[in-house]
Amino acid sequence: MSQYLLETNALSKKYKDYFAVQNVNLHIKRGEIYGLVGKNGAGKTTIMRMISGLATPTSREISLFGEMGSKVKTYFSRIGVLIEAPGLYGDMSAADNLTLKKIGIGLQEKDYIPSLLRLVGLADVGNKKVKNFSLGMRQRLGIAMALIGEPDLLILDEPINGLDPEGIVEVREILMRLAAERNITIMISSHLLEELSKMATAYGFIHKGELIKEISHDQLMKECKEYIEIQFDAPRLATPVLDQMGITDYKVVNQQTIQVYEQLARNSEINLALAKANIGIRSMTISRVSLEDYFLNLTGGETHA
Ligand SMILES: Nc1ncnc2c1ncn2[C@@H]1O[C@H](COP(=O)(O)OP(=O)(O)OP(=O)(O)O)[C@@H](O)[C@H]1O
Repeated sequence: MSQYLLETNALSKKYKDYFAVQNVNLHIKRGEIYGLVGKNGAGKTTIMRMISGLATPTSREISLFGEMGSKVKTYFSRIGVLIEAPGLYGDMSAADNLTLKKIGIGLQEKDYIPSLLRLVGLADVGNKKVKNFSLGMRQRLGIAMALIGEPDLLILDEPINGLDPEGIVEVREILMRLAAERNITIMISSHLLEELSKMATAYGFIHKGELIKEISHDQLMKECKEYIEIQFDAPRLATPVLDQMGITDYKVVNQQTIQVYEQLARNSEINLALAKANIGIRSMTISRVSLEDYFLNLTGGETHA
């Protein structure tokens, strides 16, 4: 059996002569919270719609739950989807919206709706009409709607977009609980990498319809680690000094700057060794690659898809 719950091979979607998604190869393991990261228009929604069976790929190979080809369709029922605005009836309560969907898919269990409402923090809303809900409440109800039928894979398109910090924390806690306690695999899109990084276990970076990088959370954190930045008049003279100290993981960034990525605790020693070699230092600071900078670097500095 494949180690991946969801895999795509050369997934593409063409609109007229334009590829909204091109040759995307995603690999999502069971139990992961997979962040699909990209600016507006990058192609995230289109990818999610194709995986959920809501849009037809121009070309594709999607493997779901280890199955490929025509069998994949039978697995769409194991996916819970929240893409764009959840289809909610504003004049009805949260419980009635959920009940309607539950009946629609033929579920019988009692107590199902109250436990879902508890799960998403809406146990106390009573008969309040959904049209009077805050955006955060609607999103949480949207997640509860997507959970009806007990899916193994939850696909959520920008569920934290537009939420206030408290709303973001609430959604994050629900999703982390779902992954940890129910082993639900979650694919979540966002352009807010910093926020995603508080819950995701892996990421796919989408830019102009292409997957430009897939990376685990641990690896991302390693790549965004701290480094020493040293500003000199002549950094080339400094590299033999670093080499002599056994420091090899560094980069000459430009005419004035070297970044050292290892042995940060030896910063004063580095300072001393450079001074002894008569190399003038303008400044020496410890910095960290921000997630935003990491993302910008990947996309070549473009802030838009
Ligand atoms: N039905 C369609 N017909 C033509 N072009 C489309 C259609 N749907 C999406 N696109 C285009 O495909 C590209 C990717 O759109 P998509 O909605 O997937 O991006 P996104 O990353 O989800 O962005 P956003 O966060 O803004 O929704 C965009 O340029 C969009 O204009």
